[in-house]
Amino acid sequence: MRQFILPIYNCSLLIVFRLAALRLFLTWRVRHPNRHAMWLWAMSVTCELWFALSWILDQLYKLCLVNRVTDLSVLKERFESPNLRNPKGRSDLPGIEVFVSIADPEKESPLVTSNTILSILAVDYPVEKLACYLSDDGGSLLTFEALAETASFARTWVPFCRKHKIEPRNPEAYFGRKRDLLKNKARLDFVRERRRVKREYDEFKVRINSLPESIRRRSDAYNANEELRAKKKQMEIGVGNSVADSVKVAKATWMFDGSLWPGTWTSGEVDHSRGDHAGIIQAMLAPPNAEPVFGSEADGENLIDTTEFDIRLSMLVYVSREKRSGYDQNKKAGAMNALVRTSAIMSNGPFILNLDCDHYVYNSLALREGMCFMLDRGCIFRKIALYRFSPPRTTEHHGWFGRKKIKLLSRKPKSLRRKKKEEDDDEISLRINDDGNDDGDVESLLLPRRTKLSGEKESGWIYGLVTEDVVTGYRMRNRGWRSIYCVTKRDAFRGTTPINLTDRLHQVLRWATGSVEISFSRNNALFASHRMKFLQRVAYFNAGMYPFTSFFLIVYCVMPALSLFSGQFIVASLNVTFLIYLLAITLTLCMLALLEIKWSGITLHD
Ligand SMILES: O=c1ccn([C@@H]2O[C@H](COP(=O)(O)OP(=O)(O)O[C@H]3O[C@H](CO)[C@@H](O)[C@H](O)[C@H]3O)[C@@H](O)[C@H]2O)c(=O)[nH]1
Ligand SMILES: [Mn+2]
Repeated sequence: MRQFILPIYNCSLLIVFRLAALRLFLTWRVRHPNRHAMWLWAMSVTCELWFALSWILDQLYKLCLVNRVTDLSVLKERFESPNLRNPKGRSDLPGIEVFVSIADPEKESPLVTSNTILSILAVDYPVEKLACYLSDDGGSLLTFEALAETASFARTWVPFCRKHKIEPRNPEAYFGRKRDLLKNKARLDFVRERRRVKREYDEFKVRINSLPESIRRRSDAYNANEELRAKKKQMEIGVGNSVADSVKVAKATWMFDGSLWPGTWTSGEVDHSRGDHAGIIQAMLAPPNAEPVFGSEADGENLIDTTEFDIRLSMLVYVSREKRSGYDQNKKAGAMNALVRTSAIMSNGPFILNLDCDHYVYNSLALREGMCFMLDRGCIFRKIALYRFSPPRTTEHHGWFGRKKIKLLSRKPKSLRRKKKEEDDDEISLRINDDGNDDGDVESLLLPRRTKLSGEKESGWIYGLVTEDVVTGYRMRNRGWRSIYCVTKRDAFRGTTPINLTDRLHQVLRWATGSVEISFSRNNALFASHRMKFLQRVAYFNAGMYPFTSFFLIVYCVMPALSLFSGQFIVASLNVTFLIYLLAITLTLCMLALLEIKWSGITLHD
């Protein structure tokens, strides 16, 4: 893993220049009050000082950027090539569990979720080391049956991806691409097999889209049947009594095999409503064999020839946690913690990757890239992360900038002391955050399994705050876990975000609420532990403070109107120095924005 500083000197230079200009501007503003309208002057200067502060908080961490590059061949060599200890060259990579959450199949379409699941199952990682869990907070039969359909389509889709190495492995995104599909394709059978798989995918789509209707029809038929039976029974008991019309049968939701669905029913009966139903766990795909299983030639059942390709699929599990009215469900955090406990029994992998149902894997090598950081320095060491909460360390950093180092040898329990060397590694937690085609909504967390077994309070996702992901990440870092921002050449993940105004405003409001909650709680970065680095604190402080800027913005925007009515202005007279400073800070801001756009690699086309 090589590290180098990004060539963004231009950017830094400009930041420093703007900092100087800003200083001049503000000193001038403070020194030259408008004596005719002190109130206006004081208001505007306060706002300007706040804007300056928030801008500085926004820039500070950009002065110290690190870019990291991974080398997947080294990972392969170290963990997947035959050696004395591992003559067969079986993969020694650690297990990863992928958690996907869905809450409402009406808002979050089952087709999108299916595509997400397919992109996960087709990821380039040892099949037996990957397990995928879908948490359904809606407890809906629609999601359940869509997942069953997905598992069956995966038998065609995943071998196709493996054989032809296609990207991205989300069928909707793949078939929707307009680029040359034959680029880099060497196999002769590609076009034929692609056509077949495409047709199969279209049929799959139709099946998924018709599920709501077929579930409704099926349930209606079963319910009518039940009603008839109940009527008959009543007739037999009370002969001659014509109360048959009053027989009431609950409008149940029925599964494919004619049994009652334990989750929520459309009628919302007691024990079958959204916040009140039994827990459901169903393995849709069983855990695979340890050895590769090769497929067969193409025939009526088999769409593509897989004689030389592994056709195993990773484990896929549907989970809908039990819910009872009167208990706080804790939204996504609760769902994730239920998955942590479920997966601990079913696959117990040491790493977790969390995606929302509308995020998907865009780069099939993303998990391997992540592992490069997790397993760096030849050290697979996560058992400690499993049973203890704080990361193992040999040194503690103190002081505002974390420069003071203090050796910590005597603090460890005896049994661990022998492993001191391995414990040097504290790079266990990783956050992959990759903005695909949206503006930063895709946030995925690859984190070491934290355990309920350890008996510690507050393990798992943190409850009680709206933006549980931010708090959970903060708490981990606060305990000293280090994180790495992993940017892959090809976006690791992509996703969708609401684009209609109301949904988007709701989302932004929710995030802002979460930030305010954080800044008024003990999670405020001002109270961070000494294990948090200085710039990290600044970044978290900034994340908590940004919603307050809106207040100052409103005040500042109302000011021209105030000037108009009162005939006063924020400065006594339009002085040349003032205008020059103003011009300088405005121009540098625009130039910085341009530089950042260029640096982020977004083109006008995007
Ligand atoms: O009771 C619930 C509510 C939501 N979710 C799931 O949580 C995820 C995120 O919820 P959503 O309402 O879509 O929020 P977004 O603003 O789109 O999500 C961003 O912001 C959230 C925090 O506010 C984070 O949890 C997400 O990871 C992050 O992508 C979705 O997959 C939901 O299905 C549940 O599982 N149970
Ligand atoms: Mn979402």
